[in-house]
Order: sequence, then structure tokens, then C-alpha cells
Amino acid sequence: MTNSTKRLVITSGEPAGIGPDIILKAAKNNHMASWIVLGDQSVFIARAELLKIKIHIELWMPGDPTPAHKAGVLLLYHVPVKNEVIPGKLDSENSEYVLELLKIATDGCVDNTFDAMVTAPVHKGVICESGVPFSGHTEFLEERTGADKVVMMLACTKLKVALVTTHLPLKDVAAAITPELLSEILATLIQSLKQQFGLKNPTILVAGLNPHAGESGHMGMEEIEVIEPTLKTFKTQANIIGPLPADTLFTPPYLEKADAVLAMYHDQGLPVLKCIGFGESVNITLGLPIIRTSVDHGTALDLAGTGQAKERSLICAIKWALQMSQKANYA
Ligand SMILES: NC(=O)C1=CN([C@@H]2O[C@H](COP(=O)(O)OP(=O)(O)OC[C@H]3O[C@@H](n4cnc5c(N)ncnc54)[C@H](O)[C@@H]3O)[C@@H](O)[C@H]2O)C=CC1
Ligand SMILES: NCC(=O)COP(=O)(O)O
Repeated sequence: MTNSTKRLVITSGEPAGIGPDIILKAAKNNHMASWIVLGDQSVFIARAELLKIKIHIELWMPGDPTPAHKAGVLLLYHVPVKNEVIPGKLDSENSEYVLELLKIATDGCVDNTFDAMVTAPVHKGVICESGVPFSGHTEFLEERTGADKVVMMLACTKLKVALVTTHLPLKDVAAAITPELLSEILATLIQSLKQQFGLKNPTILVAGLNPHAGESGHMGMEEIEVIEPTLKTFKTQANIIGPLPADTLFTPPYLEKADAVLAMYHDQGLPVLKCIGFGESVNITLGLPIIRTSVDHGTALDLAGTGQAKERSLICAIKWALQMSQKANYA
């Protein structure tokens, strides 16, 4: 199978956010593979007018041909929004539409209509306000595909950061880090680094939970009671170093020897990654039966419709999805 036959489905996410903007900007150039964009036709026409982008929209349905993406042409699988969309203004009545895009893309990857999915950002809060509990794509995809525990990993060329816990209030993090969860996360991370990223014996730096990795138990016991014993059980599977104090781990001498970092919670790991590579990083869900990549940023309501949103992370997410689908063996 050649690059051009890979079918990427791209969900346009929160319609009042920058998802439509960055898709339209990215569509101005030729790209390998075919893209099927999920979203409302009127939203794309209005946003293209606002951004002064010339685009030819071709409506697409399952079973139609999937030619390689051509500059200025959008293959659009039209899904109607409920209410008219005003850039920058959230409307919880459009949340069902946002979720519908995710359902179509996920199910289409599971049944092989598509080879991989790339997601533009959604607004977690407005979906919750619509009455549907939603903490993120990662958790949604885990549930929808029936996968075992999946892993959120953000990656740029210099660094890969995976997380043990994802969208959890900070007060609940310590209790969530159990030997069972840590084992599941490590098993998936190691397998993905080996199989999807071709690393034979990956070096993984694991952060502690507490300041100074607990300072020998004087600042917390999670390292001694949970993290150290669990890491020992994986010593033959990868070069695992830790638990290390997070502020030491994220210094250049340590990072130079790492293939990936495993952080205990969202804001322990991601601020460092974003400081190094915001705008050119990709969010990858490991452990799914399908391939999913995403941008490294949110809905940026302040920029929707202004033309200032940068499309680079989306282009990176598309490239990673394509590369992963070329290597994939998801039979
Ligand atoms: N993959 C996803 O669906 C993600 C969704 N979110 C959601 O996005 C919403 C807003 O989150 P925030 O914390 O405000 O983060 P944000 O990433 O939307 O915005 C943070 C700052 O970065 C700027 N920015 C973001 N993307 C940009 C781009 N492509 N080009 C130029 N500037 C850009 C924004 O203008 C803002 O100043 C939240 O509801 C959050 O849950 C956040 C991260 C990922
Ligand atoms: N910080 C990344 C993020 O929150 C995106 O989460 P998800 O929607 O990809 O699960």
C-alpha cells in the first residue's frame, strides 16, 4: 500500500474554536495521504470566508473514492451542527455534534473505513455543560474502542512524555497511582515504544510523585510503597530509571539519555514538553486498537476566525498518524 492510499479521518472538534481554521490553513498545501474531514459544511464555508482562504469543498460519503489530498480541496464528510456557530462563542447545544464527529471517526477506524484518526481540539467544559460527562478524547477513545488502559503521550522531536494519570483532579492523583495502574501504563508504554517507535530497549525516566521523589520517605511514601517495587518488575523489559525527582529528571543531562519520560500526572510532565515544543508537538494515544494523534493545544477561542491560529501542530499530527499507519499491524 502506498502513502497516497492511507485514509486519515480528521475531526474538526469544537466548531467555535480554531479546529476549522487550522484544518483550512493546513489544507492549502499538498500532503501525502487522503484526508476525510468531519464537520459541518456551512461552518467551513463561513470560516474560509472569514480567513479569506480559497477552498473547494467536495462532499464525501463512506464508499466514495479517497484520493490523495490536493492543495485547496477539502474532502468533507458533512455532519450538521445544531445551532449557528459564532467563532469564539461556545454553545453547549453543539456538543452532541462534537461527540458525533468523534464517534464516526472512531467507529470508522475500528471498521477500517479509515487508517488513522487525527483530532482537532474539543472544549471539555462545554461538553460537560451539555450534560455528558467528558474528560478528554483519551478516555472517550478507551471506552468507545473497549481498549485496556490507554496511555496519553505527547511527543516532539526532542522529547516524549507519557502520563500515568490524565484528566484527574490533583487531590485524587496520589490515590490513583496503584501498582496495578502503573503496571498497565508501563506495559503499554514499553510495548508501544518497541513496536510503534522501533526502540529495541527503550530508556524510560520515571518521575516520582512527591518533591525530591519523597526524600527517602520523609516527604511521602508513594515512591517506596508503590513506584519503586513496580518499576523493579519491569527491569528486564526496558531500561527503566527512577523514580527520579521530577525537577532533576527534566534537566538536560538526564533528558539526553531518555527515549521517553513517564510523569505521574498531567501538569508534572506536559508543561515541560510544551515549553520545549509547543506548536510542533503531537498528542498520541497509545494502547488503542486504532491510531489516534492530535494537536498539542486546545480550542484557543480567542483566536478562532482571526487567522492567527498556527496549523503546525496539526500538520505534525497528520504526519505522525501517516507514519504510524504505514508501520501499523493492527490486524
Ligand atoms: N486535544 C484537545 O482536545 C485539547 C483540548 N483542550 C481544551 O481547550 C480548552 C482551552 O484550553 P486552554 O488551556 O486555554 O489552552 P489553549 O491551547 O486553547 O490556549 C492556550 C494559549 O495558546 C494559544 N494557542 C493555542 N493554540 C494555538 C495555535 N494553534 N496557534 C497559536 N496560538 C495558539 C491560545 O491563543 C492561548 O493563548 C479547554 O477546554 C481544554 O480542555 C486543551 C488541550 C488539548
Ligand atoms: N493536555 C492534553 C489534553 O488535555 C488533551 O487530551 P485529550 O483530549 O487528547 O484526551
